[in-house]
Order: sequence, then structure tokens, then C-alpha cells
Amino acid sequence: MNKSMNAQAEPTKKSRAISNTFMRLLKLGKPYFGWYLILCILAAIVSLAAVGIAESLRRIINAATNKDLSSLISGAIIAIVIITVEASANFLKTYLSGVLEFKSTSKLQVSVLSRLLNVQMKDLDRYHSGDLISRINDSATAAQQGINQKTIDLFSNLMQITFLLTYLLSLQYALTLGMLLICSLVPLVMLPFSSRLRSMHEQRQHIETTQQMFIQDTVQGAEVVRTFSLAPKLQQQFTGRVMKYLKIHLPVSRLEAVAYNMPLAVILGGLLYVLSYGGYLVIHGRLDVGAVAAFLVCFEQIANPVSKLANLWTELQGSLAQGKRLFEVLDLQKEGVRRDSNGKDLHLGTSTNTNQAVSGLYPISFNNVGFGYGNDQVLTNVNLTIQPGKVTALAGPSGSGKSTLLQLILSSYEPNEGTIHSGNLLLNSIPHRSWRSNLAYVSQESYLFSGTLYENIAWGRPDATTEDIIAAAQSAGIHEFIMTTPHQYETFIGERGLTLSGGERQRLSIARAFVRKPKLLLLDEPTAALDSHNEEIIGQALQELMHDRTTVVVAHRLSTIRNADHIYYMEAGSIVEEGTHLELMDLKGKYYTMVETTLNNDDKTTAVMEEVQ
Ligand SMILES: Nc1ncnc2c1ncn2[C@@H]1O[C@H](COP(=O)(O)OP(=O)(O)OP(=O)(O)O)[C@@H](O)[C@H]1O
Repeated sequence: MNKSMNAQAEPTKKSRAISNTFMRLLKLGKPYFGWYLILCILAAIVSLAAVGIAESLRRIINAATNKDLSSLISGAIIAIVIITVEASANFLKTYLSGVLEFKSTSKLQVSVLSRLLNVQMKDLDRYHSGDLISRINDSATAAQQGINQKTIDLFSNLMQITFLLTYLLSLQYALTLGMLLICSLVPLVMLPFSSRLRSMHEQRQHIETTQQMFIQDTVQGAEVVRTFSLAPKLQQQFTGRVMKYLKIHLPVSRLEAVAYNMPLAVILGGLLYVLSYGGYLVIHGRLDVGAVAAFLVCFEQIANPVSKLANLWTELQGSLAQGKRLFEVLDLQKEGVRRDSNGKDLHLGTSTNTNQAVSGLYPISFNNVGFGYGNDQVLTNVNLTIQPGKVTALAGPSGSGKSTLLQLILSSYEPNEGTIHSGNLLLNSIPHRSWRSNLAYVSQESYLFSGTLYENIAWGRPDATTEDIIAAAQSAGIHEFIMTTPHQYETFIGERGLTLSGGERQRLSIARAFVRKPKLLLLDEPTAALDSHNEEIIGQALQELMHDRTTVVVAHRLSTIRNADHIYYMEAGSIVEEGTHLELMDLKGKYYTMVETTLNNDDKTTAVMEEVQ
């Protein structure tokens, strides 16, 4: 019984969701009301012109059959004028529709992208980047077309049908009514296909997206593909995916072909009806020959919009499916925003307290913090204090949660249990933008953007002067290298800076942190990927960057850890030891074992030498 009730509730929920998507798509069109109005006026002119052309044709044919030259000439002149007006209005309508299409689609794409840039990381983690790109590129375009092009088409087609039918009714109502009856069969024959087509469009879109993600992974992982000779396996997988796509695409094409061609058969039948019944009326003197010609021309002009109306319905199904994908992203909750009981966004505001909290003058404290990305607990009962102006190091085995802890300080995620405070203020009560404005983060592999070397440093502080950029590059030890590149600071680096070496990429991201002049510095072992030569070059620079600055550093190298003012040693998401390097070494606990067993020999030799001294 429960099952049948659920089965009944399902379609109701589904149709509510469809109408909801449609209403929201219509709402998106609100700012373009003026454009719609102009386009509708133009559509009305075009539709009226269609009537004018049919009437002129009727007059010309009747004048010819009556051998009335002057009526024939005046009819032809009127027809030329109407055709000119119709062509101009049509041109303007097509042009303005194109501009509207571009404006509205790009605006929607911008709002989807800006939502994506502001959503919570935990939501973003759920999507593949290829899927998100497809939602911005394909779904935004198709959804926007659904409301602009298709609703205007709907309006113009309806208007054309109304005007022409009114005209034809004035000529011969019986013939017109028969014609109307035949035309109304067109959408009816489409009805059985529409819902099936909608769900098939959704399935096809899903397969297209996974295919796009696969291509993206294959292209981005080109190095691994070559190294491990994965090309044949990937080709095979891709062929499999194409076959899967064909499996849904072919039935869609078949169904579309049937759905689109059924109306044509009805239209041909209608044409036969006009010729036969119209000819019958002419024979009985109830209609003139010119009127039959006008009916024939109008039939085409009515049949076309009617068949378009029918197709429009199937196309709208596709747009609704895309709109659904789009709204899913637009509905993701923004970070730093709470929702009230009605689902309305409540934004956090800045205050004197927040300005103080982000000043870097107060300690950051974790109180019984627990966190997990999904169901698995990553951090458990973490208690720590990051003292202002000091260097705090996080050490511990791989996967113990060090980077995750930095992510919580960055406010990329919120703890599931416990609290994080900056001074007296809860971190999640501080607007993210304010909090991050005084913070720089350098990870093991910081992302570099396609652009120039200059731009990549300037991302650290958009208002930085050229002098600031050069000074930052000098401090990060990358200036000399930049001066040897073909266009110096204007040298273009490829996608993700792949034209640079690992060390150059890392020094560039450190320059980006330098230019920011942050109050709080978060380093995720930025020298981990560097050789000892490169490490030495930027080691000094990092010391300078950390000097007198609140710093939290995830450290693997002993040289980094031992200089820290305070070290937290983590294991399986918990802090198990804390103290200075010497204190922890004296303790002879887990930290001591790590130093003894895990760290590389160079590090140990340096440490021993320094301790001896
Ligand atoms: N975005 C994520 N989604 C799900 N799980 C994650 C995510 N990031 C990290 N994890 C998991 O959380 C745990 C802790 O990872 P984290 O990167 O914080 O460890 P770590 O101590 O910094 O490791 P390493 O020293 O190797 O960088 C790991 O088990 C990891 O698989």
C-alpha cells in the first residue's frame, strides 16, 4: 500500500519540479521584458504582413482571372511594399533575438560561475570539474534558449496562427474550420512522445557530461597516460562510452524523427483537403479562385508555426532538463551564509570585532574540534592554540589530518564538532572574504593560472604596483629567473604553469604570498617538492616571510619543523604531542621516533651538527 502511495506521489512531485523549473526559467527573463516587448511587436508586424501578402495574392489572381490590369498592378505594388516591411521586420527580429540570446546567456553564465566561486567546498567536492564546465557552457545556453528563443517563438507562432485564421475565417469559415481541425491534430500526435523524450534527453545529457569528464581527465593526465602506456586501454574505454551514448542517442533520434515527421503527414493531408474542398466551393460559386490560392499560401503559413509549436514542446523538454541542472548549482548554499527557516540566505556582516579578529593580533584556538569530509572522521577532539606572531608547525605521518587542519583555518570547511575562535570571535561568524583578506596560503602545489608571470604574482594583491611585484619576486628568489625568460614579467606561462619547473612554480606561488603581505600565513610544506638547491634558495625567503608573522606550517622537513616556536604532532586526526623541537626530542615519544626513523639523512645530519654546536 505504501508502495502504491509512493508511486502516486512520485509523478506529482516530478510535475511540480518541472513547473517549478519552468517558472524559474521565466523569472530569469524578467530583466529583458523591454526586449521581449520589441520582439513581440516585430513578430506582430511579421504576422500581419503574412496576412497582407495572402490578401495581395488573392487580389492579383482574381485580377488576372478577371483580366483587370489596374487591379493587378495595384495588387503587385501593395505586395512589394508588404514584402519589404516583412523582410525588414524579420531581419530586425532575428538580429535582436541574437543579441538578447548573447546578453542573457552570458549574464546567466556569469551568475553560475560566481555562485560556483562562492559555494562551500564540501558541495564543490561532489562535482567533477568537467560536469561543472558543462553546466556553465551547455546547460546555461540551453536553459536560456528555452525561455528567450522558445517563448518568443511560441508567441510569434501563436500570433501568426491567430491573424491568419481570422483572415481566412472572413473568407470562408467552413473551409477554415476544417483546416483548423486538421492543424489541431498536429500537437495531439506529438503528445505521446513528449514525456518519454524529456526523460531520454536527461539521460543523454548525463552520458554526455560523463564523457566530457572522461575526455578532460584523459587530456589532463596526458603525462600519466604516456608513462604507463594507457592509450589503448583509454581508447577502448572511450569506445565503450561512445557505444553507451549511441545506445541512448539512436532511440532519441528515432523517436524525434517520428515525433517531428508525424505532423508533416497531417499537414499534407490538410493541403489535400484545402485543394479538394476549396475546388468544390469554387465549382459551386461559393469561393473565388484567388481565395483558394490565399488558403493554400496561408495553410503553409499556419502549418509551419503549428508544426513548430509541436516541435517547440519537445525542445522545451530539453531546455527544462538543462534548467534543472543549472538550478541545482544555483541553489548550492554560499559559504559564510546561514539560511533561515524559510530557506532565505542570511549574510554575515563585518564589524569592529571582525576587523580585530582578522588583524592577526589574536590567537587562533581550536576547542574540541572534530571534522570529517563525509562520514569518515578525519579530525577528532583537536585542541590547539596558534599564537600571534609565532610559527606553529604541524607534523605527523601522511594522512594524519595536517592539511585538513589548515583547510579549517582557511574556513574552506566548518568543523562538525567543537569551535574555532580568532580572539573571542567564532571563526564561522566572520565573513569569509574579510577573514581571507589578511591571509596567504601556499600549498604543496599551488595553482597557477594561464597568463603572464606578472599576473600570476599579482593575483596575490590586485592593487599591487610593479615595484611590489618585483620586490616580491626578488624575495621569493624568482626575479633572476624571470629576467631570463623571453618577455620577462610579461612571459606567458601555459595552463597551470606547466612550462615551468616544479621549483619555479613553487617560488612563483611564494612570490604571490609575499606580495599579499598577509597577517596570517599558512604554508603546506611549500619546499616539499624542491631539491636541496632550490630549497636553500627559498628557505631564507620563507624565513623572512614568516618573520614576526603568525604562521602555521605543515612540515615534513626537519629544517622547517625545528625552527618553529611550537610543534603539534598529529596522528590519525588527533594531536598526540606538543612542544618545541627540543622538548619533543627530550620526550622521546612519537615525534622523536619520527625524527629518528622517517626524516631524511641530510636533515638528521644537519640537526645533529646543530645540536652539537
Ligand atoms: N577533499 C577530501 N575529501 C575527502 N577526504 C579527504 C579530502 N581531503 C583529504 N581527505 C582525507 O582526509 C584524511 C587526512 O588528509 P590530509 O590531507 O589532511 O592529511 P595530511 O596529514 O595533510 O597528509 P599529507 O602529509 O600526506 O599531506 C586522509 O585520509 C584523506 O584521504
